Amino acid sequence: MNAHQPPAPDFDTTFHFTGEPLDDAEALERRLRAIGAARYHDRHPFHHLLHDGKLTLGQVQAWALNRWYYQSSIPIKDALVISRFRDRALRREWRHRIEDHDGRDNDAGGIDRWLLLTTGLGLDPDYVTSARGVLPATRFAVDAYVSFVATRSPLEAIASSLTELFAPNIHERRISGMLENYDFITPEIMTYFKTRLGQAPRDAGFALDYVRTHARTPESRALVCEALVFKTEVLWVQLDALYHAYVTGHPPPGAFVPEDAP
Ligand SMILES: O=C(O)c1cc(C(=O)O)c2c(n1)C(=O)C(=O)c1cc(C(=O)O)[nH]c1-2
Repeated sequence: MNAHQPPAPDFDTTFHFTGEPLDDAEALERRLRAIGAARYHDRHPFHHLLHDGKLTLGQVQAWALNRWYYQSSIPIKDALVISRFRDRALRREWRHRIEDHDGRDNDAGGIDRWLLLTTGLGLDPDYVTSARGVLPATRFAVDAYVSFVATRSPLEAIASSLTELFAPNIHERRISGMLENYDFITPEIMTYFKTRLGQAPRDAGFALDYVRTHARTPESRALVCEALVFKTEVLWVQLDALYHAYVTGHPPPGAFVPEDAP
């Protein structure tokens, strides 16, 4: 066992979803989809406020600023995923994810598109990329995701990306809801999400096929489910922290304070 690996929980946190044994790939996929339906961050109250136009500009800035830390960590996470595989074909397949975010010759990449969003919202790009104003909980959660893929099995590393199965729906909802409900949102600054609508299904489809094929026992299928649960928690706690800091109104010391804060 890797020295950095936390002890496994002594209960199956996903079993209660269906109670169905994880005997084959079909049962695994059913369980994964049940986990997404119950735990994905589209259900979080902060997202409901965001998409329904209930936040101030400052609260939307806080969301985008914190999400930058997630976005900018994804290529680091994916470089670690690649480093877990001796299989060249897997590495070839996975590496476009890094370029999707970092960019390639003729494409600025997702991180630049995210900065288009934060700049369009009025944030200074130097402040955003310094990550100085990011909430401690954002940092802890995102860093835990990066550490998870480095220290768990390669199968679990791939499985932890499976939240992307559920991302296109929330991206659609976000694009239409935010454009409709905020006068400071323009189609141009939402380009990041439009691009992801094409990228996420391909990535999620590959990861789903991978776990369906390579998790060959009920025990390894359970580990795949646990990895997805872990990842839903990584996403959820970031929104809990945003809610506490910027909706309830208790930003921790050093965190971003919007100009329109009461
Ligand atoms: O806006 C969202 O709700 C959302 C969620 C997720 C996700 O489910 O992890 C990702 C993204 N966006 C995203 O843009 C993205 O590039 C991405 C990469 C990954 C991953 O785990 O490798 N998740 C996500």
